Amino acid sequence: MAELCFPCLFPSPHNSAHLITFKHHSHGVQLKRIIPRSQKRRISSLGTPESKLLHVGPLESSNPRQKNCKFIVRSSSSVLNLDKAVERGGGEKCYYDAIIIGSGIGGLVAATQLAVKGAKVLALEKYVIPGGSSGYYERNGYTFDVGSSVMFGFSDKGNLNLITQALEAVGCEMPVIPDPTTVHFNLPNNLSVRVHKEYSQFIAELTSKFPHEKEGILKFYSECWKIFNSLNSLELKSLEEPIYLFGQFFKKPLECLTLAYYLPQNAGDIARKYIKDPQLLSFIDAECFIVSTVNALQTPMINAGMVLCDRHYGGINYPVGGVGGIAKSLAKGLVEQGSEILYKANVTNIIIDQGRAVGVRLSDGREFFAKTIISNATRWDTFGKLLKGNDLPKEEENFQKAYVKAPSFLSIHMGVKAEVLPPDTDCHHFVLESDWKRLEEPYGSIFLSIPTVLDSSLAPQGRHILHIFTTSSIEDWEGLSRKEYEEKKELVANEIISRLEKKLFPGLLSSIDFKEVGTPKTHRRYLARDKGTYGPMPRGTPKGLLGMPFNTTAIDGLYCVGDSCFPGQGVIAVAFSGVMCAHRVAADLGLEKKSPLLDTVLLRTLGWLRTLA
Ligand SMILES: NC(=O)c1ccc[n+]([C@@H]2O[C@H](COP(=O)([O-])OP(=O)(O)OC[C@H]3O[C@@H](n4cnc5c(N)ncnc54)[C@H](O)[C@@H]3O)[C@@H](O)[C@H]2O)c1
Ligand SMILES: CC(C)=CCC/C(C)=C/C=C/C(C)=C/C=C/C(C)=C/C=C/C=C(C)/C=C/C=C(C)/C=C/C=C(\C)CCC=C(C)C
Repeated sequence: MAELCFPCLFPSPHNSAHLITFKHHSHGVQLKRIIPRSQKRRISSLGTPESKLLHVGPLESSNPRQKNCKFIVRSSSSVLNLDKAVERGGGEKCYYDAIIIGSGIGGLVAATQLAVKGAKVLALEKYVIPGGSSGYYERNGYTFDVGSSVMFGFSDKGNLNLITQALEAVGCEMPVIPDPTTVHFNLPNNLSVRVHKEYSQFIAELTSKFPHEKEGILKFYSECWKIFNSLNSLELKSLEEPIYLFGQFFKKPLECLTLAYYLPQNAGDIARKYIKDPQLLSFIDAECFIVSTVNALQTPMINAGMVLCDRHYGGINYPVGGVGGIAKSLAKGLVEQGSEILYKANVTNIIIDQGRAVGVRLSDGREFFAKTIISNATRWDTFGKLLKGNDLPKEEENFQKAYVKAPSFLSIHMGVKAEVLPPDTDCHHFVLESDWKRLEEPYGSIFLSIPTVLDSSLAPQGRHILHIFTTSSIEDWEGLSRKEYEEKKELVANEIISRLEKKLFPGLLSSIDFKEVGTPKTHRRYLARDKGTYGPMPRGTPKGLLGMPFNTTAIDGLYCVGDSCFPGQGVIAVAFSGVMCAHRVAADLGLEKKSPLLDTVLLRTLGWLRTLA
């Protein structure tokens, strides 16, 4: 038996619509109540099936902790696990330790990490399934990954396998299929480079294309390894929590100093120290572009070090059944830890009381309260939409000066006849046909994922999935009539597919069995990301990662998580942001050690460092 008190969630019904039977909590008798249709929706969308509700009605209690509550819901369901809420609730408007807005990987990792530390968490997701850009959808027997299928941090070794660790924390383990080639680059001047999992094989292939730069290649990638090895030796937690940070400096001084040294640097500058060949430098740009949507001169060296080595250390591993399984497992794990996740829960406002974030309001009017609020919406959406009407804090103004929204993507999800792919086709390809200058231009380069090369269960027999995507801005898709929009989608998609047909797979156009095209508007609609942005990118040349904000915000009780937080775009990156956020929030909730004095000193120092970026 569980129960939950609400200050005024269920006011007395005025207009009848539904007859629902509840069991009266004090008399133990069946009670028939007529409640409006809208309230019925509220009750069922709380996550408790109607049949399991035992009572909804006025509270008749002499318990002083419940004196401000007007209504009570009792449920035999364990899904909501409400007992704790009563204990903490009772009119104090504080039912949860943390509310997470959004269930992308960033939000889910923060939620699950907090739940295992003993916090009572409520995750609110606008869409019908968890995962955001790491979600999935099914059509005609195909299971499509919404976004990327290149999974870093998903191996069984080291400290940087944050996806594996996040799943393990809630008792989940997913079988994976190792990808022998992270990506096959098809570049101008017929430069073809396969990034083999085996580091020596990759270096041999790259040096065979640039024999005169062998030394430069080795030196550049060795610097990447220095960073990776330092990162991999640390226990990863919040860099905004001084007891942990100083502890790491004490335990691993060399590694921490190495990271501090590289923190304000970019990959392109380091590459130029060793490499002179312009084509090889463009190759390094392409290496960086696929993980940062900008060239090497704008890509933080720490991020480059992380991804350019993890692919060889732990390797890229694809989850059996598709990427969507990761979010599903985390959401399941969250509930099993006694926390909750609600879908179709569109947060429209963060409620501020005396300068502190205390709750959220949904588009259907429901309100939820917690000691801390964590937003997995982008910083632009959090401060521009969920906090509209409030002044933009100086820190956010600085962030918006230093970072702009990266463009979105045009995505083509296709099912094709298997024969069209030559034997031994790689799973991931990056295509830029003739002109290096087009690397960062909209529709300039093409990303291609064929996850069925690794997991054939994702498509009907005799078929492959092709997920093709290319950068595109929302401005290109606005102001069109429905018909014009559909025609443009068809036209642009066919041009991209024809380019792939010419470069990689003759006969591709005529082998299509299923095709669906998403534009930046689709990304905006389904991922609730302003302009459908892929994430933040630096406005100019950044000082490495120095300017990237962590998880705390200028508003007390409000934290951000996801790709507009340190260290930026990428599933593994947002997973790290989730780990950091959960640690900082747990310290503020009293679930982890904290020192208020050191907190003030460190947070001020970090704020000051950001202004130098
Ligand atoms: N587009 C791609 O190709 C792709 C694919 C996979 C992963 N990624 C990576 O994932 C990163 C993003 O991960 P993330 O965790 O930061 O975010 P995300 O965008 O994946 O997830 C955010 C979630 O929050 C929900 N949400 C947003 N506003 C909401 C609101 N007001 N109320 C309720 N729910 C709301 C969205 O519906 C979404 O599910 C990107 O940087 C990218 O690198 C991208
Ligand atoms: C605090 C201070 C000031 C100082 C101190 C010092 C220290 C200690 C420091 C430390 C640091 C740290 C720990 C850091 C960390 C970092 C990290 C973890 C990072 C990470 C990163 C990652 C990333 C960036 C990733 C990314 C990825 C991506 C984006 C991906 C993508 C993919 C795709 C798109 C796909 C492609 C496809 C095809 C080709 C098809």
